[in-house]
Amino acid sequence: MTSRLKQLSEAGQAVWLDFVDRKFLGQGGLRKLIEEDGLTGVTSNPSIFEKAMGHGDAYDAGFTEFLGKADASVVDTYESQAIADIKAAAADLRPAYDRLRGKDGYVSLEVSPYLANNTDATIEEAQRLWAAVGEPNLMVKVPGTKAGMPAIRRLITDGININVTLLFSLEAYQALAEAYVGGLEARVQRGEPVDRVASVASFFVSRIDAQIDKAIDARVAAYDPESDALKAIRGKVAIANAKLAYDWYRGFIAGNRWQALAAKGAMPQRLLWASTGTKDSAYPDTLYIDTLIGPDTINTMPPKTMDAFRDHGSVHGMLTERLDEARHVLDEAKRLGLDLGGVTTGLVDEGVRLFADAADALLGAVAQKRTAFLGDRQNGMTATLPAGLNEAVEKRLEQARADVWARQLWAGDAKLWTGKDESKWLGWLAAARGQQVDPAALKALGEEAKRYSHAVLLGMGGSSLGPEVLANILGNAPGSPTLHVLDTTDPGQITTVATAIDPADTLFIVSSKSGSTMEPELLRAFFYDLAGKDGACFVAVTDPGSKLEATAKADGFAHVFPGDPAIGGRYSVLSAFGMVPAAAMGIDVHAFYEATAPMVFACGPDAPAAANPGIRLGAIIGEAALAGRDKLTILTSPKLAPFGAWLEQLLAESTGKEGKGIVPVDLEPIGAIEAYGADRLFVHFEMAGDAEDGLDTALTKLAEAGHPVVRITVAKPELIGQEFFRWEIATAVAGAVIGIDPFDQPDVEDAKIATRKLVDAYEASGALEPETAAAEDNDFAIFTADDSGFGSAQPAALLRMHFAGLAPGDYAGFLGYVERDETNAAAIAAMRVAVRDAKAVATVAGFGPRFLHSTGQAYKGGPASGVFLTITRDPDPDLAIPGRTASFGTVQIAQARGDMDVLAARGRRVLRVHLKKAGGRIEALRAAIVAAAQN
Ligand SMILES: O=P(O)(O)OC[C@H]1O[C@](O)(CO)[C@@H](O)[C@@H]1O
Ligand SMILES: O=C[C@H](O)[C@H](O)COP(=O)(O)O
Repeated sequence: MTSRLKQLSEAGQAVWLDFVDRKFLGQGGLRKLIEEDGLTGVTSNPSIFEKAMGHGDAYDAGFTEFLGKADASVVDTYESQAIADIKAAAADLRPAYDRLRGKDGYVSLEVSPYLANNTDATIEEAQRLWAAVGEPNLMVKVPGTKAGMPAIRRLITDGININVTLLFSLEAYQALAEAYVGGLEARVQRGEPVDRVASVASFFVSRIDAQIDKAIDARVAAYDPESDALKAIRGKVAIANAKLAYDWYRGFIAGNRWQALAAKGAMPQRLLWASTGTKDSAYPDTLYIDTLIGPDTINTMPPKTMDAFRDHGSVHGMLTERLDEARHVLDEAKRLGLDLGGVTTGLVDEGVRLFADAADALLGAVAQKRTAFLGDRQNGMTATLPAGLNEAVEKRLEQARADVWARQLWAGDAKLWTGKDESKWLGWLAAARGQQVDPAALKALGEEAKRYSHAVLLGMGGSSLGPEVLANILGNAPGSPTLHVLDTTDPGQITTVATAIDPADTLFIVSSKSGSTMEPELLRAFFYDLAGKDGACFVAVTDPGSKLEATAKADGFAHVFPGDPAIGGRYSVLSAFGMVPAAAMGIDVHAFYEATAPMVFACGPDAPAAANPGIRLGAIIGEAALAGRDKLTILTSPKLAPFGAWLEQLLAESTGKEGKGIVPVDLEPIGAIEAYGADRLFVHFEMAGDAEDGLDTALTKLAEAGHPVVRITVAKPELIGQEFFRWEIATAVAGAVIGIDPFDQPDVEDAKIATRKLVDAYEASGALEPETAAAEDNDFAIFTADDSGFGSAQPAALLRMHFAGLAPGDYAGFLGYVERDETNAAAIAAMRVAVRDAKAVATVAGFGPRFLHSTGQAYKGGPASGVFLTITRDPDPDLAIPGRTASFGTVQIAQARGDMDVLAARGRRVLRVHLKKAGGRIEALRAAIVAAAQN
């Protein structure tokens, strides 16, 4: 007996299969249907591929082969497998296609649903898929949205076969017919053949009934007076709609316009009934086959529906019959107020969304497989969050997925943030793939630098903190110079470096994006003098056209490496600002980018939010901040300790503004559980192989006590680049969560202006403006913001009062304008611990002026919860700056005073302790603070 399905073909209707699956294809399932049932086509869509690939392991071998490539994105990986399936189906269908001379025998592959509302991107994607599959019996599937129509016309003009999907209304179908005919006519005009361009119009059926029936059922349940009339058209509207579309088709192809094209061999754009599996089990399972039979049409069936039809379908009820009844059904629907127009419009948007949801689920599944495949080539991350925060994070991730944050971010869509100029600041995305640097120039620098024993980098903030991480975590290669980083005006620290090097055996790297930052300019002057004004041992890294570029040229610097003005300083480490010093240290920059690539791809535009490590982290830190857990406490295993200083700047300067943001807490020794308030989020970085330091146990206890804990693991130093990138993405995303522009630094300039004013006055008068201590003893002079009020108080009493003001949620800041050496660092750490343990508040510390170009933004512009202690001292010995009246020591004091003025002007609580030359030692201050905190 002939298959019932073959009877459909005999009635002029092609039978296609709405299904693709690797195992099915591999086992010859499609070939069997072609042979036994006369099947002549296959359709796929994102949901079909999600079902095939998103579960189980049938595609693992294919994925694995592809994931072996270092730079495979999630979409590349999925697509490679989809294309393989489509090619296999195309091969199975090829004999039919040849036999029917292109009239049938097609397989469809859908463009990304994410592009459904973007004409140009759809055209580009369809052209790309057409070329990638490279089979004449491919149909690229394009959604029949408003934006899709011009794309379809253009693609038909290009001679690409198109299956137009998501058609629900007669109006959309008519617009499509216009696009198809228009495309063919354009070909005729260009003298190109039209006889091998095929197109089908996928008119969806069951989804319409599902919507209309829902409305009917609701009204019937509410005892609508028209219940009987409503029930009478239940399950009939979609078929009626399809029949009238077919009727219109017949009229259209009989018309002159089409006949002119037909005379040139053009193939009609057949109607394809899609969505023909019944969604309501009350209906016969072959309903949308039995009722929609007619010449020149196609029915694409899910396997279950096809099996059902083969078993008990009936070949009668042609499309051309009972048209009056169809018209009556639609008239009735209208009379009864069933909004078919609204339903069909809504179904287009919903269709796009459902396919995008399916694509997200699929890409998420592939991303997970990819992460598992990469093992420790991709840094790990886990999070233990309290229930409330966890819920908020998952909700945010779902919003980020549905609102396509990953793609918005990569496309530089400012709407993700505040809609200002954020799109101009995303050059760091390309830089992470090595696209900002000139690899040959860096290689040459690496060779050149081998002639030096030392390299000294002079820069601030984003220009120094990344290189410092690279120097401390990766270090210099054998035979390449040791890198020293100077980001200060502290005379002691400058002297320490100046004496550690031999100026004749040192490469100086002057690094400043703006090229006009004061500190690197002063340091350049100092070391240029020290190096005997020999520009040949200097290189500059700066944005094109800067003042530094001009100086470098005038002074005969060996090289000037350009930065990208579309990258802000704190996002610049994977651009020339990090890679020039890296190359100078003998680091293989190419290998470094390769080691970073897995994270760049994992955080890519195609990795859905929940499976995107950068977006997930951004959602966690952003939501934590919104929930009051805005003190992001960085804890590291020993080898990763240097990373914190870079991360501090990124987080603080990016998010700390408009009274909001994240306050990073770095280098605060771990404490007892009682020392931590409900304002903490802990992030632990662990380098594999670092000695067990008890942190893990302590963090587990903190998590058990209800604190959020994020753990990041890094298998080897070379993978630190992945953390740079993960945190850049996370910070940008946290900015979106918090609702600020993560790329500006509105509060930094004020302190610079205040400092400049003080230094200029000094240069004019030979002295800094006098100031009056609020309290004084042998060790300290204490200055309050307005020199007022506490004339009679003792330093100890003032310190006590200062710390007594700390309330839960506040943080204590220690801002040391002293040399950043071990003694001072240890003393300040001890002060922090004393205050933290006594007051249960977070503590931060910064060395001035280094922190001014880093965390300073958040201290001034972020949450108003900081209580600051500025520490200064008279430099001994001081250091002259060539060509200036002011010394480094004077500039440093001016910076401290300028910053304090600005903090005070912003309403921040701030006190300054000046260590007196006679007895003031950091140790004495430590003791005083420990005592003050206890009271
Ligand atoms: O590289 P530049 O322009 O010298 O700036 C250094 C640092 O100073 C800041 O502008 C803050 O003052 C940072 O954003 C930046 O990283
Ligand atoms: O081309 C086929 C369509 O994508 C498919 O038939 C849609 O069917 P559904 O409505 O059952 O998802």
